[in-house]
Amino acid sequence: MFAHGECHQDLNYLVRSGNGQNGNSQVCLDKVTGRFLCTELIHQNGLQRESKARLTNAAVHRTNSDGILQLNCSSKRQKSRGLQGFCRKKIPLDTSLSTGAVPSSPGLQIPSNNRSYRQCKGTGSTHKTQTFDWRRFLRKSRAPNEESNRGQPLVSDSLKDRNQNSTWSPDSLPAIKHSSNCVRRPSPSVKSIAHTIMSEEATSASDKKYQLSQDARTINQTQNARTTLTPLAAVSCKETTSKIDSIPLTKKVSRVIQVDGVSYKVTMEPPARTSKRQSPVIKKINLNGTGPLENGTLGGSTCSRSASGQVDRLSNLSVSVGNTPSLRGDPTAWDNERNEKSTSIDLCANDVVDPKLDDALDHAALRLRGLIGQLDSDQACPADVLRHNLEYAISVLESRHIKDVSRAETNSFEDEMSTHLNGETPVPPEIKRWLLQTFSNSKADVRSKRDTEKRSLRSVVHAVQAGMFVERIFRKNVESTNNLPPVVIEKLKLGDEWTFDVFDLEEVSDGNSLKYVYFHLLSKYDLIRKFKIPQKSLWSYCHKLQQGYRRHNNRYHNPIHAADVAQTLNCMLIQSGFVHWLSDQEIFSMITAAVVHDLEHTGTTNNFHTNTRSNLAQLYNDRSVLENHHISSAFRLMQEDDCNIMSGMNTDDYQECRALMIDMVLATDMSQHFGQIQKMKSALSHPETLEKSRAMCLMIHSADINHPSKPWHLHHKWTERLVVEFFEQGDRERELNLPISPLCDRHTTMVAQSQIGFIDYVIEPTFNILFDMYKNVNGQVIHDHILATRSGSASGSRGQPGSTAARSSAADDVLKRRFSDCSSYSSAITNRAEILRSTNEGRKRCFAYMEHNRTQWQRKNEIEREHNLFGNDSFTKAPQFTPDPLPTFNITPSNGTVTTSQQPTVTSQTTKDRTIDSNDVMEPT
Ligand SMILES: Nc1ncnc2c1ncn2[C@@H]1O[C@@H]2COP(=O)(O)O[C@H]2[C@H]1O
Ligand SMILES: [Zn+2]
Repeated sequence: MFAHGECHQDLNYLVRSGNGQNGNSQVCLDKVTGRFLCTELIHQNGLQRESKARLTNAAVHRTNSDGILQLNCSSKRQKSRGLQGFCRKKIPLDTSLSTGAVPSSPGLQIPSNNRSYRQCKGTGSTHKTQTFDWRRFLRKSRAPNEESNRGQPLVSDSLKDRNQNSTWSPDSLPAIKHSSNCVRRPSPSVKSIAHTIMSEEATSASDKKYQLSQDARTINQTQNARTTLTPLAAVSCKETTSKIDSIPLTKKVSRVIQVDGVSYKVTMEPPARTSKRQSPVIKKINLNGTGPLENGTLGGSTCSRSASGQVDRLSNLSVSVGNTPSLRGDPTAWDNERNEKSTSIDLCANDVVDPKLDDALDHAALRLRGLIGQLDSDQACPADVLRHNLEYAISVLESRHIKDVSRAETNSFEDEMSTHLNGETPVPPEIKRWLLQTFSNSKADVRSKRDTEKRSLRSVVHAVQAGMFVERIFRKNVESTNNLPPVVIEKLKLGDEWTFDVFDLEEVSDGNSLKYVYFHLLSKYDLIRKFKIPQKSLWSYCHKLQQGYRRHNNRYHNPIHAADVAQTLNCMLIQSGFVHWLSDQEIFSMITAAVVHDLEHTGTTNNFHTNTRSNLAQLYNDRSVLENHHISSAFRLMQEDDCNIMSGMNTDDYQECRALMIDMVLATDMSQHFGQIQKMKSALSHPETLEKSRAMCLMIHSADINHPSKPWHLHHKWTERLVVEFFEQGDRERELNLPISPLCDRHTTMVAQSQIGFIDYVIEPTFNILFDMYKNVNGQVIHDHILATRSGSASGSRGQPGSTAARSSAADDVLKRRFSDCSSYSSAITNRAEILRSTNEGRKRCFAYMEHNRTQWQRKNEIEREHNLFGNDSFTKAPQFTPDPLPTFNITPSNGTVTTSQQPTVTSQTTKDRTIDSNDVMEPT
């Protein structure tokens, strides 16, 4: 509706207009409320009645340079707010016409019988739009000699004096005195100007959820202030204030504005900082400009709500101390702003911020505040809205938690470690230095993360569902295994055992333990057939791998270690039940990574490479130098003649396997150890976020440091080999005048003590988290698997449909069917009860050996101290040391409990020795 103006003689009616349709509506200014009203005669049911509507969306604006006034009732919210604000100043209509029409002239008085006014009315009658010519009116109403005073400062002396050095608050602003020759000149006080600005500011501020400080603004009248009145003042005032409004108030700002033709300098200063908890004093501004300013306290929002829920901006306007930037330092004001924001949030809206984004926390907080707001105001909140918002908040908090933990984990864990090492039983300085230097790394994690690898464990369950793993594992490859020497085949029959002796295999196989273990595992999992691995290439590759491992004649990092890691990894796969859900590509990658993980090891540490600035350190920029070299060598080797064991793979499989292998080998860098453990810990608190590759990396890392959890004779042998290698490095460091690395000085190293530290701080935490992961993953995977297979299998089950027993046996049937064609592994774990039992047993066994080894080292430590033995002497010159007998394990079939006892004989129990009741079904956790 566009109401064009016609001045009415009666000042109650500012404009009379037609609405363009029936011409019987009027726009008037209500005397009492000071609001524009639209009155309209309506014909309804044969009766005629007057309808009054408040023109909340009316706005005054000028359309041309002649100052023609029009009343625009179109619904431009911005304008309507401005208008509404000014209308509500309630300046008596019989003395003032300006209230609604010219906001910036609050004191402009136009007597209803004013002759100039009468002369001006209807001047626009020839125009299409009837107008009231304000310019003409104002010119005519000006005193004859006033024109000559234009540009002269008419501010009173006292005001001038005050303005020169001081800033004022609006409540203390005196009225501007006008020169006596200003006949009928309204006397716009600085106070009223301040109110005008502030009301406008406050109105727009509330739109922007932005509170302006009363203290933040003071108004100075400038020296050259002009008192000339022009109707353009409104425009200039509005423009200026809106500019001010958009300026973030971080520092003092000044603007010159024109109000009623008077230039004012508006100075806005951020409030002086108060102590955080102190509630700043605020002023309530009475917008009719007549009442005194009241003190109030910050806490009420800028806009109060009326009973109808409509924002009643002006009835209780508070201008608070603070502004957007300073809100940060003022919790109360900040709360206010948030409260205000939360009232405007649509709790039903589905367009929420992605929980993973940084803004999500704020968004969730606002929604929760919105909910509280609804509760406070006794508004009914539908259950689904409540649920929707609470669930959103949960997801935001969860993803924030994961993010925070993963951000802080490495450093915090290293700090924690450091504190731990300084704790009650202080670790000897050299051991501490070694642990921190070798097993932690403050450098950035160089592992790149591809999205494609971030497959959650759940996706594996889905893959199981899709039948991807059926007929894969334990397929007998008669042709392949026939190629192995019988003595080797015999030894490899114990290849699933934790107590497997790889040194034995090395001996019986003429130094080919690595080759045979690798071949055996590939054929066992039917991967040679599956990935079309050319047999010739495989043998050739294995041969070259062994050569590569022997290049530096290392006592520890040689092919036997690689064979040991691969065989241990196989135990882990079986024992944990992970074979059930890893894909062919993943199993191939794990076994191959284990086999190549220390290829061409130089017998020295990464620190040694960095300190000697070796070629490898240059090549790999000091980052996981050896590990990069191992994996790089492994792939380079495949490019040699007849060595490409991956030539039969399709591109996707090749790329997936390569990526996994790179990740796993790089994860064997011990400087990643603490970070890796901590990441797994946090991942386990949200199993659905656990990446499969992370689980695989932890397994291979654990396998790499497995020997302290193996029987003493194996662990002792490995340790002896390792310290020999360490001491050789120490000798080289001595020659090169380099600081001797921890544990590498044959003259000072306390071997037994170092091993106790290694078990306490590295091995035990690692295996704890490893078994936690097994349990966690198994529980999850098996549970999901049962759910996935329930519908399909339960119907064919003989049990009560839907009963727990029926569902469980149905799920077990599915697992068994998967292995029905496996030949050699009759003892393979084929039901979830066995998996859980096997994991439980594995844990007990591992920790029993660990504990046993610790005790042996403690005993040795005493001997070393007594005889002052250091370095290799611990092995060579120690008086006869008779180790305690190994623990043996009694397995109770009913609940899978493993008890340990010290027996004089060493017993190696195999899974085949166990009596497992396959009907002993445990409910998944
Ligand atoms: N018993 C042990 N004592 C000290 N360090 C060990 C022990 N066992 C393994 N390590 C270290 O752990 C590392 C794991 O990766 P590497 O096999 O490359 O090299 C290994 C050794 O440096
Ligand atoms: Zn290794």
